[in-house]
Amino acid sequence: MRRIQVVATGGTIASRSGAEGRRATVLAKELVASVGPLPEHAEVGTRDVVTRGSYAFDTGDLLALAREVRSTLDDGADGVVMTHGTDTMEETAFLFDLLFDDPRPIVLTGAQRPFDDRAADGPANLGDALAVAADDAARGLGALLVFDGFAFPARGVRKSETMSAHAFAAPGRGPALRVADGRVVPLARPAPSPRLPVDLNLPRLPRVDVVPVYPGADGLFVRASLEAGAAGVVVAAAGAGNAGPELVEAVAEAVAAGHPVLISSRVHSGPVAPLYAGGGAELRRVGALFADDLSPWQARLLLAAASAVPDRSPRELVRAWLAGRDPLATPGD
Ligand SMILES: NC(=O)C[C@H](N)C(=O)O
Repeated sequence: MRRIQVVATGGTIASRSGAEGRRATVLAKELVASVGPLPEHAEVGTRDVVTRGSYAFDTGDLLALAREVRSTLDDGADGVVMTHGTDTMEETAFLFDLLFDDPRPIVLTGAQRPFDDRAADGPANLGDALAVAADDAARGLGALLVFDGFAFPARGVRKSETMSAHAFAAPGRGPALRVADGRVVPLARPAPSPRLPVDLNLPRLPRVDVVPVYPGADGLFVRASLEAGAAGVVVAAAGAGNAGPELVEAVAEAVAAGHPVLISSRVHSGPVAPLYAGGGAELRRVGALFADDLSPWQARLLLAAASAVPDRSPRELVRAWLAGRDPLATPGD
């Protein structure tokens, strides 16, 4: 028998429609009851943490969710299923992946259609998430996001549809598991990502902002972000990792002042690379790091988590993490 704990946090899966719009009110027990027959070998417990839309979470909320996962695992659960809004689920999943080094499955799921919709997708997603959390094939895969019949590893997963029930994709990587009729089928076994030792009791992660690139984007947002106290900045760069000269100049100033800058892309799929003179090549020359195929949102959490590790250079931690090395094996500075 596997002990699986469902931790409910709100989102559309827990929402009912009303005159003011959708509002999350449904609690964990009712969500689990909606699934119908549960996996035979699973004993399912429930816990309610918050009933919020995930767009309203800050990094302090994400750390509070991480503490729930920690205490659930410490209590001896064999797996955790967190119900969560889809808007920022890719961020929470990725942060859990950075924080936890435990083979037991940590699975996030949700819905695109509310609990009271006649075609609600939440019950099937939650049923699939329970099947995954109770299955040996999910052990050692890090945090997983289960949606519409697939389990995606946290790294690289993105919300790819605003309203369709097929809401997530992992461009260039793909899912690790498929769930068909309650059966879990392994598809791929990605290498685990390195962990970062962040104190889960911090009130929030250090501020890191995402700055977009578009024709005419200048250095205003990079400078404003650092003035607001950001530890570093992620640039949602154009194409394969480019920005115009004024933004590059602001990045150079930021790096010279000791603030790490991570280059990601505003494009949905593919890695970034320092290819173009004056663009990405110049960003690299002035000391920005390139975030492989991490979305700007996941890159932001990588840099924020690295900035929360005491007595270490966040830049070096991020560099080691991106190279697949144990970040703690790098010397501090
Ligand atoms: N489908 C959803 O769950 C979206 C919702 N706005 C949320 O993130 O909470």
